[in-house]
Amino acid sequence: MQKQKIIISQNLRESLEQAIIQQPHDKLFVLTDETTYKKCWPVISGFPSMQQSEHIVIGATDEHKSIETLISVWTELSQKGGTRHSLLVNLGGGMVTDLGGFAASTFKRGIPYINIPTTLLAMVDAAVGGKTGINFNGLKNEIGAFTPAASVLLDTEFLRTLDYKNICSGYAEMLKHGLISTEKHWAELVSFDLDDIDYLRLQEMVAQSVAIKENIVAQDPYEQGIRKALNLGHTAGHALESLALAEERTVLHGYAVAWGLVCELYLSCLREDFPKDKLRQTTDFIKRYYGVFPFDCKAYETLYQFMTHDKKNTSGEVNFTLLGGIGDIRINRTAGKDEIFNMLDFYRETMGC
Ligand SMILES: NC(=O)c1ccc[n+]([C@@H]2O[C@H](COP(=O)([O-])OP(=O)(O)OC[C@H]3O[C@@H](n4cnc5c(N)ncnc54)[C@H](O)[C@@H]3O)[C@@H](O)[C@H]2O)c1
Ligand SMILES: O=C(O)C(=O)C[C@@H](O)[C@H](O)[C@H](O)COP(=O)(O)O
Ligand SMILES: [Zn+2]
Repeated sequence: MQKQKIIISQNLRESLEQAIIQQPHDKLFVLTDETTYKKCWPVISGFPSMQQSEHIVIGATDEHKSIETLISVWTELSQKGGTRHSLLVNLGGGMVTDLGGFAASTFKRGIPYINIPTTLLAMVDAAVGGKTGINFNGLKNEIGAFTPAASVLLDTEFLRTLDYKNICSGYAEMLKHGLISTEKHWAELVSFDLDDIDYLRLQEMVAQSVAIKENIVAQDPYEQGIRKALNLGHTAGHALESLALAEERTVLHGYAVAWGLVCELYLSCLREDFPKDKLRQTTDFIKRYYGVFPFDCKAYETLYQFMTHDKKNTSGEVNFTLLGGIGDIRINRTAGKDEIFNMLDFYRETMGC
């Protein structure tokens, strides 16, 4: 996979102009959702390179990360004169960078794209690493491709307009990065006060967090091995997110990941001797800031069925990434239905639902 340039920008105008010059193109498209069109497009609309750009605006939030939206983006690219030499700039959160990245990677068999992530989650995770795609058939990211952005430009100034819930959502992926890296980074993350955010410190932690992801992606861009570490919390988390989507209960991706971490750290204790005190500390943090996603035991079978679609699975076994300790990554751990049901019991008892 071609290496992605990740630029932590001090001057977005300069960084973007530079990134665009490096991608010769005949036509420039900018993809936003309805919210980032209002809140983020004004930040870059005055830049010289943006003056001749064509706009594509899609609906906001994850229910729009769909085949219907993808078709609408392909249609606009085609009708507005897009060619194989066009360039797409994705300006938005993970929904825009995932769908826009996939639209770019498929339009006329692939055009280059640049990501400008505007949510915390997209800055530390979604915009980086080349996983693109859409939700399909009620399943998260069921259709997609590994196609890296030509450049990813990070500017934490965009966080000024982001609401608290979306800050917490992105922070959950940072917590995941802490769990798979070092005890020092994890300890810092679980002692951070999300009720009174120190934005300077958060900015420093964003750089640390994205570096953790970058390092893993560089070793294994196509998720044949160690990249599965980045999926910690997601076997259970995606199942909870799919259940929420099916029941029209709005759940942000990072919240589902946080609850998924509670489940999978429990399995880690049981199977890999992950320390109980660290399970408790992480769970306390998650309970405090993410609350609970309630479900009863009647939902277990549905959640299990969602897990059988996890992209890490082979031969019909549900695949988890577990931990033997902070930073001690154990990939390709499978669990049977009984263990998964016990894990869901643990979640409900611990979270109080
Ligand atoms: N490709 C990957 O590696 C990867 C990694 C993690 C998550 N994801 C995917 O990312 C998606 C979630 O991304 P997300 O959490 O960024 O959600 P999102 O893109 O839906 O954005 C959340 C909300 O914030 C709004 N918003 C965005 N930037 C804003 C800003 N600066 N100010 C005000 N509002 C703003 C959006 O319009 C939206 O309403 C999920 O689909 C998830 O599956 C992908
Ligand atoms: O980059 C990765 O690899 C990840 O797994 C990061 C996850 O946070 C992200 O949610 C990703 O989209 C999940 O991928 P999937 O392959 O499980 O759909
Ligand atoms: Zn994720």
